[in-house]
Amino acid sequence: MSYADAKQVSSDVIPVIDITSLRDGTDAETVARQLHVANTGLGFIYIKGHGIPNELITKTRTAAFEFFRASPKNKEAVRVSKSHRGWIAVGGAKMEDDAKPDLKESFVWGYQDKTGNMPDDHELRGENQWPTFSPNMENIAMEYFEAAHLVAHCLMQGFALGLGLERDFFLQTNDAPLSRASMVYYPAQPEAAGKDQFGVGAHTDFGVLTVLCQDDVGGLQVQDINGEWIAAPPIENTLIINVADLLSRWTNGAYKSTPHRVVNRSGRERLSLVLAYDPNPETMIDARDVFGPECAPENPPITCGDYLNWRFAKAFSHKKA
Ligand SMILES: O=C(O)CCC(=O)C(=O)O
Ligand SMILES: [Fe+2]
Repeated sequence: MSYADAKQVSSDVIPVIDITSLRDGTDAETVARQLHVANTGLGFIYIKGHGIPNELITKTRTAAFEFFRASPKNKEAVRVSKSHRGWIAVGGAKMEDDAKPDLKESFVWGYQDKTGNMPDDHELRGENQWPTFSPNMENIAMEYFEAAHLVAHCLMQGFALGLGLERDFFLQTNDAPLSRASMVYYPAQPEAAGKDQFGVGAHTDFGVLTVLCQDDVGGLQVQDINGEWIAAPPIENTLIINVADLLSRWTNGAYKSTPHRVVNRSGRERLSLVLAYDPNPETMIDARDVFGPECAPENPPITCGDYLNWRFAKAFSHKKA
C-alpha cells in the first residue's frame, strides 16, 4: 500500500447503528448498548435513522457551495474572527506544528439565540459572520445546526444509558452550547500536491462529539488500534459520528477518540457538514462524575471552555495572532 492509502475493510469494523428506537424511545437500551460497545472500540460509528431530513442536508450543501464559489473578496468580508466564526481560507488550519497546512477551506458558525444574539461568556463565542451576498445562509445554517444538535443530544443520551447513568447526565449544562458547526470544502487534491498533503491531516477532534455528514465522494480514513488506516467510505443516508477528546477524558479513556484524516484523491471536490458538539463552557469534565468518587481520573477536572481554549490556541493560526 502506498503512502496515505487506506485499507478497504468490511463494514463491521466501523459499525452501522440505527438509532431510530433510541430517538423514539421504543428500545433505547438496545441502541445504548450498541453505542457503548462501539465507543469503547474504534469510537467511529455510521448512524442510520438520524432524523435530519434529506432536504435540509441538500439545501445546506447548496448554501455551502454558493459560499465557497463566491469571490475571495466576498469571502474576505467574513474572514474568521478571533472567536472562530466565519471563513477560514486554505492554509488557516494545520493539525501538527510542522505539517503542511490542510488543503481545505471552511465556514464556521455557532450557537445564537432566536433573536440572533449570543452569550458573551467565552473566547470562542462571538457574532456569527453571515455573508451578505448569501441572504439565506443564516436561516439554513441555523436550521442545520439545530437538527444536528438533536442528533448529538440523542446520542449523548444513549451514551449516558450505555454507561449506566441518568439519561440526561451529559446534557445538564447544555442550553447555550459551545459547539461549532462547519461547512468544509476540499478541492480535488492534485497529484502534484505531494504525498504529505492532506485535506485534513491526521488528528483527533477536540471536543465531546463530532457529527459528520459526508458526501458520496469519499476520502475519510480512520486509524485502527494497530495503527493501520482504514477507509470510511460514504454509506447512503448515514451520518458518521465519532467520540472526540473531551468525551474520552470525561469517560477516563473508556471511550476512544480515534485519529482520522481526509485524502481527497477522487478528482472531485468534496464537501462535509461537521458539527463539533460541545455543551456549555462552564460544564465540568470530571471522570468521577461518570464513574463515582472512587475513580482515579487520568486527567484533572477541567471545564469544557478552558479545555477548548487550550486546544484551539495550538491548532489555528488566527488564534495565535
Ligand atoms: O470531512 C470529513 O470527512 C472529516 C472532517 C474532520 O475530520 C473534522 O472536521 O474534524
Ligand atoms: Fe475530525
